[in-house]
Amino acid sequence: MSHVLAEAQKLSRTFGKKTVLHDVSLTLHGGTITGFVGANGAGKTTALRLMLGLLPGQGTTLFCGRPLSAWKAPAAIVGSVFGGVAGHPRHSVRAHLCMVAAGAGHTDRRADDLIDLIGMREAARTSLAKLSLGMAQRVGIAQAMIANPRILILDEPANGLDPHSIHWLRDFLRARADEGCAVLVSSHLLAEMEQFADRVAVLSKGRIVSEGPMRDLLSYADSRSAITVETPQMTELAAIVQAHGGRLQINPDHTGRITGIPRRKVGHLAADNSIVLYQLSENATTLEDFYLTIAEEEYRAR
Ligand SMILES: Nc1ncnc2c1ncn2[C@@H]1O[C@H](COP(=O)(O)OP(=O)(O)OP(=O)(O)O)[C@@H](O)[C@H]1O
Repeated sequence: MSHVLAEAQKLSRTFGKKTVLHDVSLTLHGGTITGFVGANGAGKTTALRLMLGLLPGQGTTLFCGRPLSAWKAPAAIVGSVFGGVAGHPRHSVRAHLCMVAAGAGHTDRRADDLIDLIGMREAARTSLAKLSLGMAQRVGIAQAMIANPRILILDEPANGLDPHSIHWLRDFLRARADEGCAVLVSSHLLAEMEQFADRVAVLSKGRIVSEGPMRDLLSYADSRSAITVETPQMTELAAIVQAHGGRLQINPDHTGRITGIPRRKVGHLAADNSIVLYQLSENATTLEDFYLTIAEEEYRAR
């Protein structure tokens, strides 16, 4: 795996008497998009704000080996996006980015480069007030990119975006990761993260309940997926499935639910034993399913 660019350790935060984050640790690697997923209120924004020092709390975060405050030019280390863009509503995209560039010691040239980077040359004169959500999101991203940071942190960047904007965002973040950046993207839209992220950390009620490569989580989810069958020979099929290490339960609608055997093997077993199948389907396993399983197990453990 590529090198560690950011490391958050034991982040905790209490609001009043309620602890909303419990010892959250996260590692971000160069060249990798990490999805930070959890339901609304799980604590994602609080964790990201703590990491960036935007909110006080317990725990430490090192960016490229040091606390962010120890870097002379923190904007070259990490760029963050929380929501769209905050600026004067009557300012054009270009005027806004020129101001941001000037504030960071750059010329207008940097603003123009960023406008090209976010593909908004044609909308450069549009005022911030007239931007669509997707466009505002892009300007926010351009702002975070001002000093070409090595780490990008985005809180729910896909929230409310149309499919075209989501596609753009995915390609944009992938290109940054391919350049060696570490990218952290939070989302409650788990199915979406499946398409974005290489790694994923699942946050539930302020605790990391799972962390690892996306493909591991998906294959774990796969191993728990169930197959639905419909056959007039359910008892016979149940015995065959059991003899091959699987399990068949009858659903209330008289279909069967098979676990522990891959779908294709069920098809072959049925054919070999002359069992007529009216239906043989696999429930699509998504990160959503995985998350629900984890959340359910968490709930039962309480
Ligand atoms: N300033 C605050 N004062 C009191 N409680 C807060 C404050 N900020 C957040 N919380 C609480 O902390 C918990 C976590 O909130 P947070 O916004 O971090 O969750 P989230 O996972 O980002 O969810 P969402 O996607 O809805 O923003 C919630 O129960 C929220 O109500």
